[in-house]
Amino acid sequence: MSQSLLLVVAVALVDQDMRVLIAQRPPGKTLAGLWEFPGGKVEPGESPEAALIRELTEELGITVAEPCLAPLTFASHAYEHFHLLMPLYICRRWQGFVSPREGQTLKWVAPRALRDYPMPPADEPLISALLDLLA
Ligand SMILES: Nc1nc2c([nH]c(=O)n2[C@H]2C[C@H](O)[C@@H](COP(=O)(O)OP(=O)(O)OP(=O)(O)O)O2)c(=O)[nH]1
Repeated sequence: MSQSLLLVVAVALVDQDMRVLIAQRPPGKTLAGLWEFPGGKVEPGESPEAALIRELTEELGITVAEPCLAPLTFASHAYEHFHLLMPLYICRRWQGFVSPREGQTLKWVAPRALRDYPMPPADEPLISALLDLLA
């Protein structure tokens, strides 16, 4: 069966202690309670980088310059109603202080501890790439 492709962009924000930021999906949303990388859907006409920069301002109140977004890996996962294609960027520099702008719970986590936080099934292979890079 063919499924529509959903393009979502996400980022591993890495702080000076090499910890990665994850956010807990709020109640009422799909995959509620699971931890995810900040990001969201790419809107029509938007580049992936512009979408991510927009989402980071909306969700976390930070400003990211496009050259500070480096492609790391991607997820390709068949959910029940769509196929998710999600590039994961890595970013170590931003302006402003990370704060939860949309009521979500945020956590800075050491890469080795990421597997202690339940994430959407699409994210599982991404953790290995992060561990290879950071751990
Ligand atoms: N931001 C983000 N989304 C993820 C990750 N893993 C994963 O499967 N997703 C999925 C969940 C959503 O279906 C979609 C992101 O949609 P979104 O966050 O922009 O929008 P939303 O919560 O309103 O989505 P929805 O309730 O309409 O499904 O990508 C991840 O690590 N980060």
